[in-house]
Amino acid sequence: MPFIQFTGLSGAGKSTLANQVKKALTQKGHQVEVIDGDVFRQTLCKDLGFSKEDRHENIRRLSFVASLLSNHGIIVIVAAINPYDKVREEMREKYQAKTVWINCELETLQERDTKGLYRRAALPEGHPEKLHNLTGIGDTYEIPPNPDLIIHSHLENIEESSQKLINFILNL
Ligand SMILES: Nc1ncnc2c1ncn2[C@@H]1O[C@H](COP(=O)(O)OS(=O)(=O)O)[C@@H](OP(=O)(O)O)[C@H]1O
Ligand SMILES: Nc1ncnc2c1ncn2[C@@H]1O[C@H](COP(=O)(O)OP(=O)(O)O)[C@@H](O)[C@H]1O
Repeated sequence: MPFIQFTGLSGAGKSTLANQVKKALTQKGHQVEVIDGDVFRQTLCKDLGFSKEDRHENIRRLSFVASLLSNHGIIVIVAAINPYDKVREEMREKYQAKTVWINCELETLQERDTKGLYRRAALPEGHPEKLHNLTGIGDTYEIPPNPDLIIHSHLENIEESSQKLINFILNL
């Protein structure tokens, strides 16, 4: 069954779209599981931070779980930032994961700022709430050079983006 790895910055729409797709495909009789980076960081990956090594380890763990589910007939979406191309490629080779880039321009992300992370990243040096290593601002995000699908969430509404994803998944 398909194993889809999303990649994209915080606020790009990974969780929203993964859950929308899950809802729609479940209604059509498919079994779907969403493995959300933000959620797993509170449980299985609680010990991990945001260094390059920890982000790598995070994706390895999420993908291992995803591969088990996928082998048992479940469509799996790993919805994490997944910022490094080498790691995404590793998952493609190991588990045949398809890569979907949830792209969103930075200006829109800063306007959405649903979790307040972009505001915190923009605070002056020395501020106690300053976030230094936010992906795409103070930390690396490697644009996927050859994704299997690109969603431009700043140009589409949720319905349009979800429909593209559903068509993509059902044609895999
Ligand atoms: N420094 C920094 N950089 C990026 N993200 C941060 C950071 N600190 C906390 N958060 C929150 O952690 C969520 C990202 O976790 P992921 O597991 O998806 O990240 S990664 O794939 O291991 O890079 C991310 O969730 P999403 O907003 O859903 O992407 C953030 O809420
Ligand atoms: N086309 C779109 N696809 C996904 N989310 C969108 C889209 N347009 C606007 N949004 C909004 O962007 C935000 C994305 O947040 P979220 O799904 O939590 O992102 P992420 O999981 O990537 O951090 C939501 O508030 C959602 O309503």
